Amino acid sequence: MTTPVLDVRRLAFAYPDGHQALYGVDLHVHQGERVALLGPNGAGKTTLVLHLNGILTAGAGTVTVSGLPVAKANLAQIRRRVGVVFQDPDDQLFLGSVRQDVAFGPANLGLRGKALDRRVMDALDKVGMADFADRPPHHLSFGQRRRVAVATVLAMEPEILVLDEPSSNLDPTSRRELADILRSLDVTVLMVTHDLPYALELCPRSVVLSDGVVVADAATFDVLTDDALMAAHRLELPWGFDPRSIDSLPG
Ligand SMILES: Nc1ncnc2c1ncn2[C@@H]1O[C@H](COP(=O)(O)OP(=O)(O)OP(=O)(O)O)[C@@H](O)[C@H]1O
Repeated sequence: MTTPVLDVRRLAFAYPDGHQALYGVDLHVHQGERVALLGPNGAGKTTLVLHLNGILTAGAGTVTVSGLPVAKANLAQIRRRVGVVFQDPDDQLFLGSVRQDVAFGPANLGLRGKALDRRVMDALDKVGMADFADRPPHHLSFGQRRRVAVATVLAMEPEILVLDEPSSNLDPTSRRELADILRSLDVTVLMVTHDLPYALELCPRSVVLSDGVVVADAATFDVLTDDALMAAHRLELPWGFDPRSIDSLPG
């Protein structure tokens, strides 16, 4: 098999106060996969994500991205390869216009002029926000800001797109539109979510983290229909939602 885009091996991590958040986590994601990372509050999902682009450094174990270890010496390259979209878009939007925010990353890589403009407009097109390029981000709705935050990351042409709770605080239409956008992207995706129908709709595979340990790694449908697993790890489907009633699942 090919080298995974993301290869996490025996990753363990304790916060400085001694709280052990991850105990020997293994996670392998191959090119083109869309994988949901599920688990109850406090499971360690964010802690794991913060290791993927080197915001946190592994206590033990390794994280590699397309063969390159996440380590201080490689951080610039790692951050080009791993694009993280945080839950709050305002963590990623801080300039005067949408265009400037999306240009910020690629301009730091040295892109200028027409190549930079093209990169920015391509990324905005992908998220359906090209018409908003000259608007100040703080004049946009939350859902629009989330799309622009995705564009800021896509503009870096990452090898893996990591999304933390992408559907949170979106109205049903924006939630569906973002799902359509994510499905249309030709990029490997790891998505942290509590929105289990969203995971089912978008990700053929799910990994369940609970108390810092991977307790399941299987087809999303199989995870969501495993009542014992779901109950043991405080995962609950919305009332009335039955995965078996969905006609077509992502392949
Ligand atoms: N800075 C910190 N210092 C000490 N412990 C922390 C810190 N941040 C998180 N933790 C603890 O680490 C564990 C994992 O937290 P983490 O935020 O990774 O969980 P999560 O799965 O992302 O949860 P949620 O679904 O609520 O976002 C929790 O027990 C949490 O209390």
